[in-house]
Formats: sequence, structure tokens, C-alpha cells
Amino acid sequence: MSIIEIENLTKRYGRNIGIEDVSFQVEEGEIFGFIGPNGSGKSTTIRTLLSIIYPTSGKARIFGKDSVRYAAEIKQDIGYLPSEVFYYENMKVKDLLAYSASFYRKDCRKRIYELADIMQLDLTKRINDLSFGNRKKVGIVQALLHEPKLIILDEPTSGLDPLMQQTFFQLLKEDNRKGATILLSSHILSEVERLCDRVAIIKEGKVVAVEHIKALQEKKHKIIRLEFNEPIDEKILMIDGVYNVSWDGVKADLCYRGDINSFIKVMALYNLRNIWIHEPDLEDIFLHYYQKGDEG
Ligand SMILES: Nc1ncnc2c1ncn2[C@@H]1O[C@H](COP(=O)(O)OP(=O)(O)OP(=O)(O)O)[C@@H](O)[C@H]1O
Repeated sequence: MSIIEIENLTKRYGRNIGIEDVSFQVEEGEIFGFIGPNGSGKSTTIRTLLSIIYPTSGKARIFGKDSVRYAAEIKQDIGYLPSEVFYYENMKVKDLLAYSASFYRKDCRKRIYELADIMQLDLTKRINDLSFGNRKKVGIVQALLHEPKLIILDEPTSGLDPLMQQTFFQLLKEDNRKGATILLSSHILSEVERLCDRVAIIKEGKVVAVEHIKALQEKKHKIIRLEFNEPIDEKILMIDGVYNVSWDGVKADLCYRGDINSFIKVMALYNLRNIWIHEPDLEDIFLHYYQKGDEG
């Protein structure tokens, strides 16, 4: 069953296009990534989906219900973390969370303490004494405290240190294992790769691809630099999947798409001084796979 169905959603801000004709579905139990560079329309899509802003055209359904008409009812079962969080500065964290919990028809106290413990959040502090990262944690606890069926997170990891990001991802995996569906936006591909089953890729307001992470990884090329201890014949680089070679006898820069083991096995036959392997970043993937003139 689709938990989220987005159909031809368009949002214009006056003359500016926020998003255009965005369509994708998120199935029950999925961790779905929504990825694209800054300003590509991730927040606009999410905010339109949640009826925080209204679409210019198109529609969305959540839990099979129209997202505008049934907005209030649907929100009982959604946890949402906005990309930027604003709070009443003078409030204590625990009072703020109790206030958030009061909107839901269930007792959330136990879960608030559990989440604060996992995220190492001090509930007794005042909001204005918290760092940016700790404010983000408040937003995370706020989003998860009612154990929602659908969790929507807009750039959730900005401000969290790497260890805390890991803790947070574990927490999300656990909630997902218990049945929650998750939609998570990010501009960092590696982050989405670690967590998600499928991704929608958005660029300049349009969804350019919806892919299983595995398929995306198979399409991804690596950027490789080789340095040999002695001059080598360029022919050794005639390997399936190698392209864009630049070669000076002892050094080569190239792109490789395929199983890295096959490549390394060939290179191990030669006297290598060094090898550097880079993962392309998101922009690079767009350039290589989603533009005309793509080589494969
Ligand atoms: N309130 C607004 N008024 C006018 N234009 C807006 C408004 N909000 C967003 N936009 C424009 O819509 C486009 C999409 O912005 P959006 O914030 O949805 O992107 P994003 O992918 O979430 O980016 P980021 O990661 O930087 O938050 C951008 O061109 C942005 O300038």
C-alpha cells in the first residue's frame, strides 16, 4: 500500500517555480530518500505535502486520504521535522515537549524520556541555552514522541555530530522496524545511501529519477587515479567499464563503472605506487547520468 502518493504537484511562488509536476509514491514500511541540491525543491515538496503551504496544482494523498482535505486528521499519525526549527526561547525543553505531546491523543511521556536518553538531550535546559545541534535534537524528539506511522524529516542531520547522526539513524531504523514509514530529505548522497531503500532525485524543481539505492549505486562511477612505479602500456586500461582516461605513461586518471573487485584484480598484476578512489558527489552524478549526452 502507498503511504504517500504525490501526483503532478506544482507550487509557484509568484513568478518563481518552487516545484513543477512532482510525482512519486512512498510505500508502507519504506525508508525513502528525497535528494537534491540546495534550492531544488525538497522543502517545498514536503511543506506542500503536509499542507503547510498549498499547491498551485496537482494533489497528494497520505494514508490514502487527500492531504489538504484531511490535513488535521492525517497529522495525528505524522511526525515532522522541519529543516529549520524555531522555538519559544524561554521555555524549558520538557515543557515544550509536553506542549507538543498535548496535540496527540496518546500519553507520550514515557517515549519522551526514552528519546531524550537516546539522543542525550537534557530536558531541564531552557531553549535559549541550547546549541544549534541540541535544538535539532529537540526537533527530532518532537517529531518522534507520538510514535507516528509516518515520519517526515527535512534535512535532519544538519547540526548533528557524526556520532549523534549514527545514533539518530539507529533510532530511525528501529522505528522503521516497528512499522514506521520514513521520508527523509537530504543533499548528502552518502547519508541517504546508508539509510534508504529508494530515492527520488530532484533538480530545479523537477523529479529527474526515482531509483532503488542499489540501482543508483550500480550506475555510480568511481573516479580513479593510478600511479605506477614504472612506465606501463596504456592497453592495460582497456577494461570493461573504464572511460575518460588521461594517461602520461606512469600516471592515469579515469572513470570506472562496474565491480571494483574486477578492476583491482587487474591492477594488482602491476607495480603500483599508489591508487586513489573517489566517489562522485551528487552534482557529479547529475552531470553524468541525468543530462543529455550521458555516456551510458
Ligand atoms: N517563500 C518562498 N518565496 C519565493 N521563492 C521560494 C520560497 N520558498 C522557496 N522558494 C524557491 O523555491 C525553490 C525551491 O526551494 P526549496 O526551499 O524547496 O528547496 P530545497 O531543496 O529544500 O533547498 P534547501 O536544501 O536549500 O532548503 C528555490 O528556488 C527557492 O528559492
